[in-house]
Amino acid sequence: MAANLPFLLFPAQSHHTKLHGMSRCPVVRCSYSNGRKPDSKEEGAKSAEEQRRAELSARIASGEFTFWFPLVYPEPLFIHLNCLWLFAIFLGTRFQSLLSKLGVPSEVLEFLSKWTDAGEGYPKIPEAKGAISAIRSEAFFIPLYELYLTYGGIFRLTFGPKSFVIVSDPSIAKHILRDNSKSYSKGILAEILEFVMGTGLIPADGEVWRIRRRTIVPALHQKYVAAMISLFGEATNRLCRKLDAAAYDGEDVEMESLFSRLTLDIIGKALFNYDFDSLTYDTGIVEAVYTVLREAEDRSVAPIPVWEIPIWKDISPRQKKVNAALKLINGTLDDLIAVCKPATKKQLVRGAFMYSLTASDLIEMAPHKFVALKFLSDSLYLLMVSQRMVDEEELQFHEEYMNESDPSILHFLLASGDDVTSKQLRDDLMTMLIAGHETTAAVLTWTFYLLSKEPSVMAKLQNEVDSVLGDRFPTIEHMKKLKYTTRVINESLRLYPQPPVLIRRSTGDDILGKYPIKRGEDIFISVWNLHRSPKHWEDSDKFNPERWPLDGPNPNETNQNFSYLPFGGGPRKCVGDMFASFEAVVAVAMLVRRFNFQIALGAPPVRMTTGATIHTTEGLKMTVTRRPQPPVVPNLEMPVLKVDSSVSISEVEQVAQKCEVSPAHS
Ligand code: HEM
Repeated sequence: MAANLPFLLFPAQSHHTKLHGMSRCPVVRCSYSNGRKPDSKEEGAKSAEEQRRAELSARIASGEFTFWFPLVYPEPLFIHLNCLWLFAIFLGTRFQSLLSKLGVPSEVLEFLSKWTDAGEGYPKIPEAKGAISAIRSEAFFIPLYELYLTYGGIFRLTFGPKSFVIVSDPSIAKHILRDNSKSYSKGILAEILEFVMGTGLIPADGEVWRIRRRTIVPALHQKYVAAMISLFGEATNRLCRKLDAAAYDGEDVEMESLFSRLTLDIIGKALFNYDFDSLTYDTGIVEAVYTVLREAEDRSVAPIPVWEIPIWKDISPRQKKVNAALKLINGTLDDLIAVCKPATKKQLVRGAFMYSLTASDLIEMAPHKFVALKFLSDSLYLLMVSQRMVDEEELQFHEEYMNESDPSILHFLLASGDDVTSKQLRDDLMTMLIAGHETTAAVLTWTFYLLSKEPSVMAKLQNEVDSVLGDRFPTIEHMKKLKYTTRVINESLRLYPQPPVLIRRSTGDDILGKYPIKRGEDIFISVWNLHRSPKHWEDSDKFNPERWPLDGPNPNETNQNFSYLPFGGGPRKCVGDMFASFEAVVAVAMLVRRFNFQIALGAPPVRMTTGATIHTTEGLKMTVTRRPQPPVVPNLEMPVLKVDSSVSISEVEQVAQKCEVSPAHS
């Protein structure tokens, strides 16, 4: 998700100044048990959090959420919708059949039937009707957690005429994501993302999704990801140099934005061999990418889709900026696609020749009927031979492909000879650019936040990295050995899942647990709730990488039976899971090997806010200090490394220092 963006559709505080009916709203946060005494600023924030949390719990207990407070719609619309809703319930199905005879569109009838006859004879999904303001003022998934503790693994959240089914139960999540995935689409998510991703893999549904998924998955095959590890190392090394300078100057650094730049540089090279170099420069294209990303996030929480008003997009300065940014990125992607196309022509021609030799072609060529039988057997033989040649060719193709100077996904997609329009290709690249960028940046941000709170985990992590990696660039072999580092990432993904909710819409009637649902239901699977549920996890709020045994399997949705979904599950599971995991392991290992990290003195408290992923409200300001050079530990077990890991980082540094004016090292 993925990746996926957790587009939320709950208006953020800034979007609403005037509310109907309710004056104050509770803000709820989760507490963290980290075994360390927080500084006073943080303590203050924490006790305020606890107070707010208690407030919401008290409001839930008082039954406030069992009343209906339609607060977000402008008065006339709100009255209109209220009336419609009550009317429909009152008159029930007879009213609907009357409406049907009067020619009311089926969409309207379906909407009404959802409210009137859903699940006759079945239990009804527990319902938390409430004020949107209760979940509007902060990262929305946090109050959803409180509601989950009250209402259970499935409940309906109703705001006026709008309702969402919130799922926090692993078996229902498994049903929606895997067992009956065909009955669910991306719904709202696809609508919001259309402007930027078109029919890219995340918003796409149906046939387009099926075809593109089949093409894109092989592009991220193991060999490709292994080759990417040196790219992750090089990019992280650039970040290390930046941090070196800051450490030398005694300047604090804002790590969230640095991680965002690191992952943008990596995904640009990995996807289309383009160097954004955003760690060094703020170029127009980098700014354009951020403009589009922020717009996607803002649209996801906007109460009214103003961007759909025809004239608005031409006169609003903000929309004009977004359109200009989109134009710049699309133009750049089109150019990259055009440049890459001729390079793969040779492979395309070869592929076309091999595949053109089909049985029906050969039979059609049979000159006389009496030779047809013989011709057919010869043809089949030929076909078998040609198929073998195609297989060999494919093998060889992979070898050649990996030796190319451009091992990007774009190159692969073009070289694989898939018949795809440039527009679809652009949508796919844009989708992966966004999916593979902010998610990994957020994982790194929260991992370093968690590490700063748990010095014992940091010490253990640094020990492992010193002994496994020493002064070398990571390779695929190191990935298998950096086990504790991987567990740190696994645990960070549990506490801060990116995205915190997965969005679906039912495309047919279904039964979730014991509750029937109708077609057209908007469903939020709360990964946050699943990952923090006290039912499934001991000390569920505690950052404890030890909960994952080092000799156990890498935790995933299958071996954790859908109570752990860092990369989703089922057919729409993240295609970049291995890529992202290795990227995070490389970055964490290289950074903690070189530096110690602490929350900067006087830094604002680290709070969460919702965007495409979980962001901090005011950044992650840290003080970075250089560690004494760790010893180079020869690891005799280590096989000869394929990627040039014999070159130590300090050797590369020396070359780099000769080539550029770099900061002095302590
Ligand atoms: C740590 C980083 C990442 C996390 C946590 C993550 C998480 C996810 C999740 C949870 C989904 C499932 C969304 C859903 O079911 O609605 C997803 C889908 C997806 N992710 Fe990732 N992702 C990450 C990195 C990446 C990277 C690096 C790429 C590309 C190189 C990528 C490409 C995609 C795509 C294309 C999908 C859509 C798959 C489909 O619908 O068939 N992700 N991701």
